[in-house]
Amino acid sequence: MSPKTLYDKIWDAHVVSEDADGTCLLYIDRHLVHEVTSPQAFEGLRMANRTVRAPDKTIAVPDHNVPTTAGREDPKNMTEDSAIQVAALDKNAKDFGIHYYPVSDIRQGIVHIVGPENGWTLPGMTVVCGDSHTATHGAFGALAHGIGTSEVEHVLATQTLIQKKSKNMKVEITGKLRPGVTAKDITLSVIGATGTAGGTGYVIEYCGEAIRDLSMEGRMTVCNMAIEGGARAGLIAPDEKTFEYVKGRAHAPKGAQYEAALNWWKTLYSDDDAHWDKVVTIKGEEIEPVVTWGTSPEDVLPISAVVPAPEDFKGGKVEAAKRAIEYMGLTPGQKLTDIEIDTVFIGSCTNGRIEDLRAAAQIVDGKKIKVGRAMVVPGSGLVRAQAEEEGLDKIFTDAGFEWRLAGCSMCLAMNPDQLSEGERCASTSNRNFEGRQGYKGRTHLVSPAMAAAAALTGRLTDVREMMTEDA
Ligand SMILES: CC(C)[C@H](C(=O)O)[C@@H](O)C(=O)O
Ligand code: SF4
Repeated sequence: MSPKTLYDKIWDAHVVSEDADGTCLLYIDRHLVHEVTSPQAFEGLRMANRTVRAPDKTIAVPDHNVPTTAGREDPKNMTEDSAIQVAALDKNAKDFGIHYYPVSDIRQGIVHIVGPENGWTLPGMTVVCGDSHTATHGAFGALAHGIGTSEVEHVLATQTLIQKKSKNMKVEITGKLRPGVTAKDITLSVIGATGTAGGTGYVIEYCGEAIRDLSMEGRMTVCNMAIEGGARAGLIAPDEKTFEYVKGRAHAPKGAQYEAALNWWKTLYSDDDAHWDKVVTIKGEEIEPVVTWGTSPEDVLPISAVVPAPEDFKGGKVEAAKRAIEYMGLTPGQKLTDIEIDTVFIGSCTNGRIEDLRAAAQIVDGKKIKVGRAMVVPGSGLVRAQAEEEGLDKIFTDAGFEWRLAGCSMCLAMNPDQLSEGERCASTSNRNFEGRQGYKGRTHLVSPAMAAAAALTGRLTDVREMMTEDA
């Protein structure tokens, strides 16, 4: 047998049929659904008098539109558009008999946090969702990617997807990370090195010692942003940490079924002499805590750097940098640590998991915020409950943070949590596009620890300074 990558193995295990031109029909193991990209798909099923082919493999949860404050069950606390989308999901979930976590359910949260947490996401699976950050689930060694609304309808109706295979790309992070450097810094640094189009046409497998050393939470953070680097999906080979994380979760296999699954999961790695179409290697020791200065996730620099000048770039990027610097209200040459912050947002499917909240709480503990507003939005009701059990909510509220209910929140301006014009935010989310967090809002992407540090000083801050202070 010829050697295969992890991607090749999962792909081959799911091909139902293949056309002469390489177009394949892939079997889909899990279909995750949220309120934004599913209404028309369900409507399509109704019009064609179809049912959902595999309701047991279809899991829905509202996340993008829901407010994160008390009383959110009341549609009057949402815009009309949001209320319509959430009500449609309520009805569709009921009518079509799929798994559903409404806002009143403690398991509700951001779809990419809910899937793994409840054991829906397992190694070797194909996982799709009408959402670009579906790549998150790749952290389990699952082939997971976003699909469009017409594909959502196709998967609902048939439990299959029409796909052409991507190329194989390996991103290796060698060695150990330095203190204060996190999964978020890895994933942003990779995009900084490859650009937002560097992964176009590829499925990325992240590997190397620094990736192995990450927790499952950290691995999800890395894979979450594969899409921002242009890749179709991001993957990490499953190992003992993965199996341990999955074991005992509500919908994970149990007993003899778990053992049987485990035997297969253990075969899910790239063979030594597998073929890679592209390889990128980054030294883990050289990664620094980073921050974005511009309006694309590739506009990333170590926190010790200064705002670049447009002339530092080449080609089309010169104009783009000029515009980004203007939009962000910055001056070339200004130290990144001199940029004053109005708001801090800790949350999203990139960094809204328990470990992220712990990392932020550790920095915040016993101190007070210096920014106008700061909020922590747990990625799910279960993350929130766990954090409360550990007393993290108290650390945050004592410091002046707001402690919210689960949802996408300020990651994108689709719900009441938004930046106002010119407001500058240190955010643990994954996109810093113009207007992403609110009209004319300004976003600096950072890790949870860096976000916490910025909240305490009122400016972008090198978290390592605070760590030495504490030591
Ligand atoms: C609303 C949804 C379709 C969108 C996505 O696909 O990613 C959102 O989750 C985002 O992060 O921009
Ligand atoms: S948290 Fe942000 S990135 Fe994640 S699904 Fe929601 S809007 Fe998209």
